[in-house]
Amino acid sequence: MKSIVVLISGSGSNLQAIIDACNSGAIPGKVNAVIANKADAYGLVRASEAGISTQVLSHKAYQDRDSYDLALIDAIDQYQPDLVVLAGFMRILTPAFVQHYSGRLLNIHPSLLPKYQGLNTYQRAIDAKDTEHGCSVHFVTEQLDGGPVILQAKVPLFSDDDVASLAERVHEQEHQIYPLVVRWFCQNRLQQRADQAWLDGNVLAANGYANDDED
Ligand SMILES: Nc1nc2c(c(=O)[nH]1)N[C@@H](CN(C=O)c1ccc(C(=O)N[C@@H](CCC(=O)O)C(=O)O)cc1)CN2
Ligand SMILES: NCC(=O)N[C@@H]1O[C@H](COP(=O)([O-])[O-])[C@@H](O)[C@H]1O
Repeated sequence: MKSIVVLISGSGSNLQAIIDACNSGAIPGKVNAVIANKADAYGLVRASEAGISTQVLSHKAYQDRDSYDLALIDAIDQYQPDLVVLAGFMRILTPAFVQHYSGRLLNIHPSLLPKYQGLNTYQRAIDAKDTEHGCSVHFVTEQLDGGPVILQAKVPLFSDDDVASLAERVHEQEHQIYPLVVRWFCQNRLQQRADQAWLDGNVLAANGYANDDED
């Protein structure tokens, strides 16, 4: 049973999807802690209701990014994680943090990377009059949103979309692919499945993701 720590800053709908997948047995792992940098993150409520330990570590209480990240490492390592999951965690992490969790630090980003790294991806895609958008699960590296992509999901972008309608469509796919990638990691199949997903075209159908064959 792998130990998972999830970092959040907001609603926690991806956290909820991962909790649910752990509770159903789809993920052979357990979320042992949820840590937020914002006290009002609703994901803390989700975690508490699921009986999961929570902690708020505000970046505002630290003079600089380095000292915050060292405190964050101390908080996380109490739980001896096999995997650290960023689920809407809105802080840029230092090289020291990224190196400490190298190979076991994931993020989900609301675009088809490498398009639209950074923030405000929905509005940028709408402004560009793109016809498709999506989300990407990737390893976290020092390069912001530049880490190796593991799995993506694509959705159509309609001319009458606004940020809310596009975000809703992308979130549906996020809640599919993030638990799937976490499952692969916990099954020690991440590289094999990621390679296969890439061979299968990596970017998945707009109406869902390829079936994850049982072992
Ligand atoms: N070193 C890395 N850190 C983080 C990565 C990464 O790939 N490498 N991914 C991000 C997640 N992310 C987009 O997916 C992202 C999060 C936050 C920001 C950002 O500009 N944050 C500002 C504060 C913004 C705010 O508080 O609302 C900041 O940290 O100053 C950009 C992209 C997680 N970290
Ligand atoms: N750049 C990072 C970023 O924008 N991440 C995005 O934050 C949202 C968190 O939602 P949630 O709190 O409901 O899981 C998700 O849509 C995720 O892609």
